[in-house]
Amino acid sequence: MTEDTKALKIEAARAALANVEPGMKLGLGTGSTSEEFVRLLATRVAEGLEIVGVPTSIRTETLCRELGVPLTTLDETPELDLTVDGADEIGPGLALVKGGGGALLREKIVAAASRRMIVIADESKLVEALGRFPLPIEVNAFGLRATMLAIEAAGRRFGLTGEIRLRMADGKPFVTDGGHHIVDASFGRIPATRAFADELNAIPGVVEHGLFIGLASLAILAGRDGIRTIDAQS
Ligand SMILES: O=C(CO)[C@H](O)[C@H](O)COP(=O)(O)O
Repeated sequence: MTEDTKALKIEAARAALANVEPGMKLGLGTGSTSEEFVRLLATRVAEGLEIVGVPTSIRTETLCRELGVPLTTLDETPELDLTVDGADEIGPGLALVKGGGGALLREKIVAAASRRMIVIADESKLVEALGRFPLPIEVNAFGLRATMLAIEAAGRRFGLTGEIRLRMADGKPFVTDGGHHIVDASFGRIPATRAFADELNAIPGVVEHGLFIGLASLAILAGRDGIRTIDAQS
């Protein structure tokens, strides 16, 4: 990541912080942009802001603990005011691709439990159609090959082809916080996003996928010309 991109992520995170009010219950995303948000939030907490956060990954939880951000769990606090999270792609209607950082399952559960989700990113994440970024799909380890074939067949029914690859880390299949694996599907442009999301959900070995539809209410994008916001309703 260049210094410029990092600076843009910090600007987007700073703009999102303006939406945080005292007493809020927050969902805290995962990834480098979310990390900047957590760092800025921690500074406000140190100054006396009272909030409580639900982290979407062990990585975010660890950072929050290091920085003194008060945490709760979704079991203790099942309804959240606001989730702030990054994305790999932001498409029309604020449909997102997420999961590049491997936290998509918890991210989706937390976003769905929140009244609002603000997605923060540098402007390079904005796309005309989702699919340039390989779609992360979280799968159960049991029957992995069969699930991969079923994903491939689902893609074909939608005219989507391309490599479907098991994500690796240190020479071994990547394991999510939930103990599953991730398959990255390089389908390219995904036109019927909602219908394809439903198709993936119907595959038994698919735990969750990285298409986030109807969850984000606002995008805060930082670019060279400043901050741009996109409302899901617009
Ligand atoms: O979905 C995610 C993690 O599962 C991240 O939000 C996404 O990968 C964006 O990350 P970054 O802010 O580092 O670009």
